[in-house]
Amino acid sequence: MSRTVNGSQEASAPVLAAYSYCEAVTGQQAGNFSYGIRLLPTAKRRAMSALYAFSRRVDDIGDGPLDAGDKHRRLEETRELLARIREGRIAEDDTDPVAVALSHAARRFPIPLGGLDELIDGVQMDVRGESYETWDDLAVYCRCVAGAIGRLSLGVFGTVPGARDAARASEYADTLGLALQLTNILRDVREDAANGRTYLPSDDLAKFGCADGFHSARPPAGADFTGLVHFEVRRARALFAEGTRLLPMLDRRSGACVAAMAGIYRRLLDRIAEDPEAVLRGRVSLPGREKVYVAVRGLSGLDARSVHRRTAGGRA
Ligand SMILES: CC(C)=CCC/C(C)=C/CC/C(C)=C/COP(=O)(O)OP(=O)(O)O
Repeated sequence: MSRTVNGSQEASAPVLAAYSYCEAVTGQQAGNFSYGIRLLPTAKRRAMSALYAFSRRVDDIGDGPLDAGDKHRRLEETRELLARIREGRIAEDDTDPVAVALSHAARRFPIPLGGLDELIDGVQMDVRGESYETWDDLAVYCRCVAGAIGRLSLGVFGTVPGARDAARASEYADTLGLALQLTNILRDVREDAANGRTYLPSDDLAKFGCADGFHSARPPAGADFTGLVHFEVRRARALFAEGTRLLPMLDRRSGACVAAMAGIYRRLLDRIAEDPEAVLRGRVSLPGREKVYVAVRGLSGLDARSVHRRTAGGRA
């Protein structure tokens, strides 16, 4: 008889193999977040990789080639798998390595797995092609697809004993997710438009003469595209400043992980602010060496508090 995954024991060979699979997925696909995840000690790194691999699967269903009906079916199947994980009904020798790894991680760390239901809700909003009139509307979507990932990750990180303001840690993790997602939306404006998607609030688009969307490498005629981008960059920076209040509550390596994720995305935001039209020409990204620099800096010199001060105080 096969045993179900038990997080309190030393990981068995099938569980270790499942984690290796998730770490490979993270290394290959998490172009930005893998730099932070690599800074964690083994157990947390494995748990974050399991979370990443599960989230990647959900995201890939939403972005993939299936028609909307099939996407909804696959997402509901994934929701059922999540329920089995939550109920401890995954065998160690299950053929799905992501389920095995996430089951183990969820037994070892207090991960609020309902956040993955929220992620599925968010991807279903995508599949339905929802658009957002106001920032408050868009924030609901961002909370599902990114705030929830912040709250799930916090379950892995934990907070240090006696951390000031720890009751708000989950709120800050959620806000940091929003900051990352809004940055992501700005970066991907052109690619999303090519796929018929606009995430930015229609109220904001109208205010800056961009209501017709972004269909070429140049801003729409008569639009204040730079004004729009700067407006959203200011919003994202305020979210980073609020969300990075989480950093002083984390242990050194968890703090370094979050500082790397936030630092890399903050720099992306700076690039976008310097040249708003770049997002219409292609995908703005940082060179690998710059991401390594941001990650190592978080781990070595700067303590979490000073990273927060720098983030809150202006450009890194
Ligand atoms: C507290 C804490 C840890 C917060 C972090 C929350 C977090 C990691 C949110 C992810 C949201 C996001 C922008 C995903 C983009 O993935 P993508 O695959 O499009 O990213 P990429 O293209 O930039 O690699």
